[in-house]
Amino acid sequence: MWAASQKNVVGKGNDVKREQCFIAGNWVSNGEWVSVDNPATGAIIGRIPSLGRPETRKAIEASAQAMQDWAARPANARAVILQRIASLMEQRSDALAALLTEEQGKPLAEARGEIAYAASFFQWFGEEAKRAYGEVIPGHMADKRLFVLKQPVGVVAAITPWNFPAAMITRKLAPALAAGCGMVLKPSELTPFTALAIAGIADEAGVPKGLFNVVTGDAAEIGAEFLENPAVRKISFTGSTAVGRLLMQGAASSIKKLSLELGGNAPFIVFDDADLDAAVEGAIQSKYRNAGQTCVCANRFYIQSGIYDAFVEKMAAAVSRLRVGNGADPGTDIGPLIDERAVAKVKRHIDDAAGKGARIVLGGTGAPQGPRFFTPTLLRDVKPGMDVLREETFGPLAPLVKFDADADAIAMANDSEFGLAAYFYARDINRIWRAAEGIESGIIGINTGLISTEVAPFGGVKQSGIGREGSRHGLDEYLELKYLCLSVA
Ligand SMILES: NC(=O)c1ccc[n+]([C@@H]2O[C@H](COP(=O)([O-])OP(=O)(O)OC[C@H]3O[C@@H](n4cnc5c(N)ncnc54)[C@H](O)[C@@H]3O)[C@@H](O)[C@H]2O)c1
Ligand SMILES: O=C[C@H](O)CS(=O)(=O)O
Repeated sequence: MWAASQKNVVGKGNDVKREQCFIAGNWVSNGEWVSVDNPATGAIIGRIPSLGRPETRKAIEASAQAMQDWAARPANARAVILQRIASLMEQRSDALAALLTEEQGKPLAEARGEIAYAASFFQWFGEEAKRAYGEVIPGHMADKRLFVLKQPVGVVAAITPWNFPAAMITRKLAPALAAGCGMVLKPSELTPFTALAIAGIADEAGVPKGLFNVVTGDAAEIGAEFLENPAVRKISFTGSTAVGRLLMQGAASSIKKLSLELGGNAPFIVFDDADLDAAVEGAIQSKYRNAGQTCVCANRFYIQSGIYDAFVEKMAAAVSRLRVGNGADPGTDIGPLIDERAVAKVKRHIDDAAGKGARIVLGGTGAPQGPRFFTPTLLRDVKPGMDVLREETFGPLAPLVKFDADADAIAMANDSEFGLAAYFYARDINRIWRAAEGIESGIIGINTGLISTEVAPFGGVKQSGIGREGSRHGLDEYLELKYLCLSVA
């Protein structure tokens, strides 16, 4: 069925790239391959095995077996290994970042930032593992003693997206291991090498063989095994709402637990008492990070009428300074989009808005660096009814809407089936509280465009997902509560 080999590191300079899957502690392939390309150049940079249900089943069995020992270890013993993973990631940050940029396209500086962010989850949950406290509850009867234990949920099947090839994995793997769980991961077929590199580091750090597995291949086939295999107790998914909905439907047949980190459509509101320069800085940071390909990117901007023209002018000046290029080149701010389909969606949103009366202030076209590059674009006079306000663009496009009354902005912000992140800039404390309490979102950046950290709960409401990742809440996603009612004579 496959060939197991201990050494499969390929490529010069990237001493972390592996082209085989990690199953039951072995590096394996089956002779069927899927190519992976560099989004900046289109060049093939490697290949990964195209595995299916039999190999996925083998991985699940191995994880269930290894979990028996892992869950029985004291939390501080698990913590030592998690901290070691973090250290190894930090030591290999340059190689990991180069690999991440090669397969995903983001600027190297952002890739280094993602590796540090990804490693931070192992540091954080290594500590949280030791604080998974249970409870002793005063008995409801004289002869009863009541206790609550926290125990690992079981083998977790994880499925992750391409836009953060490291952090979206470790935001699941770290708490799962901290809780005592095993995991089988299917990374995105577009950015598999970072996942395989993390598997190699986890193995080197001492994660028991078979506990953590990485399978690549047909997503629907691997996903079907995840959903139908009774040994899988939880599905942890990060990706589009459409796929999340499919997995939720599939999980229903055996009531598998779910964590869903799904799509976003973040509003970015600038009230007329805001610090305009700070608001523009935050807008650039939130909108154009990863070329606009993050789930928490500002997707639509609502600017109060009294400052609208001034904001447009300042924003245009800032956007004009963004440099498009290969993420591996120093000085690049905006790398390529992941594929041509992503470019087509950005163009569709621009054409739809312009066709309905919006004006292109800056950009609006592809970039000369290649078919997947797009110029950072700014639209003004955007109105409700344009696709760019309803759909997640996932590209370097900022549409600016004018509003008059505060309540209008909050109503427009909430007019979406999504509710992951939102942002607003204001200085009046009453206005801040009204907006913070009124906006339907799991995360709100107030006078900042950057909100992500391992210490805070990350997740959305409405169709942006279920559950939270990071923070002390992130560990609970991988723990079950067991209530003990002890009768004493
Ligand atoms: N909320 C968050 O934390 C968060 C973080 C990152 C990305 N996202 C969202 O992810 C999306 C972009 O990522 P993407 O394009 O990789 O999303 P996607 O849903 O297309 O793919 C995500 C993962 O699901 C897999 N997949 C696809 N179809 C499947 C199926 N039928 N069964 C099992 N697995 C399947 C893919 O192979 C990939 O590994 C955006 O909507 C973005 O907002 C959300
Ligand atoms: O794309 C979604 C990620 O969760 C963004 S972040 O790295 O957490 O900000």
